[in-house]
Amino acid sequence: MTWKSRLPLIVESAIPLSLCGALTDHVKNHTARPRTYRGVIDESLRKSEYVEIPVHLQEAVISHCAAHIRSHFEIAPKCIPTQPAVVYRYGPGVGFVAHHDEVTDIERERARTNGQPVVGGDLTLVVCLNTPDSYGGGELFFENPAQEIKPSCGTLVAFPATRDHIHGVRPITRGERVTLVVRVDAECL
Ligand SMILES: O=C(O)CCC(=O)C(=O)O
Ligand SMILES: [Fe+2]
Repeated sequence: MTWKSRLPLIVESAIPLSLCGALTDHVKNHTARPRTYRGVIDESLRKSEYVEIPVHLQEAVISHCAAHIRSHFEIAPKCIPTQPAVVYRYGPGVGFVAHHDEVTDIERERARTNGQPVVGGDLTLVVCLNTPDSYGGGELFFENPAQEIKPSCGTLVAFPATRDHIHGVRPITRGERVTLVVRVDAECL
């Protein structure tokens, strides 16, 4: 079994609250922009805004997650410095439909003109930045095997960015859901 067929890794309190706070502060001081799905803004498929995160905060997050990732996936996470981590803010409405995180050619092509970052890489790290009681709905779901999670602030959820790992975000019914998404490459140990 290769590392890419492993189940998602879930680690509570992987990120210290102080780092969650630094990320949240960054977001508060920057204008959020609507996020695309397959290169197009379509709120019936994905309703979230994003803010790009500076590389030093991205590296801090990766260093807190590295040991967990090594032991679960048996690979080392490698920062992709040219590619910004993003914080997503989801308000009430459609969350994010079921999808996979493998970058497609159509997304790459549309990114040449839509001003949006292409978020590629081998492994997706999702870190929850607010508490689950601050929003209704918004569960992160996986399809195979079926799993629905609503993690606490500072929890890491990591999974391979392949077509097999179909996932999405249930519609937010109240409040705001805030997550950080960092993509890393995998280095063999
Ligand atoms: O916000 C989340 O929990 C997941 C986001 C996601 O699936 C993605 O950016 O590809
Ligand atoms: Fe995704």
